[in-house]
Amino acid sequence: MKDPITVSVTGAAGQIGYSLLFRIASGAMFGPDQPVNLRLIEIEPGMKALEGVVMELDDCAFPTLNEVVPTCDLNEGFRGTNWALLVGSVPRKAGMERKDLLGINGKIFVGQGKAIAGNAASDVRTLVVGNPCNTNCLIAMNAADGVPNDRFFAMTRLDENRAKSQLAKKAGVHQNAVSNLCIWGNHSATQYPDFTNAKIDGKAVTDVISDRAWLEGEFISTVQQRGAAIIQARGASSAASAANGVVDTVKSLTNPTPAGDWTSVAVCSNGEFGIDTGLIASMPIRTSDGKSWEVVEGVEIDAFSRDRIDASVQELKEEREAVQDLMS
Ligand SMILES: NC(=O)c1ccc[n+]([C@@H]2O[C@H](COP(=O)([O-])OP(=O)(O)OC[C@H]3O[C@@H](n4cnc5c(N)ncnc54)[C@H](O)[C@@H]3O)[C@@H](O)[C@H]2O)c1
Repeated sequence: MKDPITVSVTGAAGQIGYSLLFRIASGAMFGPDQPVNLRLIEIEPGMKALEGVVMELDDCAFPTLNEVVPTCDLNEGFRGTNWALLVGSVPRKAGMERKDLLGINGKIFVGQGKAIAGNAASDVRTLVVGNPCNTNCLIAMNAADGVPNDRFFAMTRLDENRAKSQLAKKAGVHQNAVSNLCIWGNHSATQYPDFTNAKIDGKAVTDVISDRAWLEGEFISTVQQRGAAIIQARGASSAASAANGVVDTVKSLTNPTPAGDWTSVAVCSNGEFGIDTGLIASMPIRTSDGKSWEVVEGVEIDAFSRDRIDASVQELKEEREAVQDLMS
């Protein structure tokens, strides 16, 4: 067994937390030889439910679970953390404007960014899941003085997995056959699942799926609207698949990317692909050592893709504008 690493999870008593914690604790995220300390962060009203979740973690007797600390104190919650998984956020309620939601959640992420900067391990990496995740990530990054921007990520992996699964179904192949699927932009209904660069068994998707109208229409809208479709069917938002997206994102950032492939995650733009510097936008990413990462160069963007990427980036710019007062 290696030395334990510390993972902090906010919103730990929520739906995603209920699926995610057991996968982290069981070794699914960091491997069977990597013990983990869990620091579980909730707001006061969530602490009783969290107590029950901690009991269940105890009752699993996981070989890779070293220690569990439930808390509503941010400094305690992020102490020594190597991975901060920011899942908790306030859901949009009836009558609430997007701008109100951005403001309410933004304040939460200022506090969490500061607490990460003040308490986390020097190698901390932060993945924001709580929505609106790109802009929440932007706010946390800005508040986390001294933590490099390249340690902040927002999750679009669930969208990538959804897109791969749709393409595989249409082509009649297993989802393992689909690679090079990039989600561009915002984790919202403007996101662009890029079929123009994706491959099936190493061949261009557009060579395998000849139904261009489906690719440009139903495919994109199904991926963009999948979250809403799940809420309608299940009466609750996607949770197990979102937790799986978190596991996949962290695994992809901590293990070398397979040759020729990439993964989707929203990162701080340095102006790549004409995306405004400083925005947290989803792009194709690779890592060769599971620590540092780079944006994949030379991915071709045709006119169809350009329009869609620009529309999603425009939304990110508007979100940034709406939270300007929260950024130092
Ligand atoms: N990026 C993605 O792909 C993706 C996918 C699915 C869901 N989400 C988002 O993930 C978030 C969590 O979803 P869920 O279904 O688990 O929601 P949930 O409402 O079941 O749980 C959220 C939990 O967060 C807690 N919380 C609220 N504010 C907090 C704070 N300041 N500090 C710590 N904890 C806090 C709540 O008490 C609650 O237990 C939502 O914002 C949802 O929209 C993102």
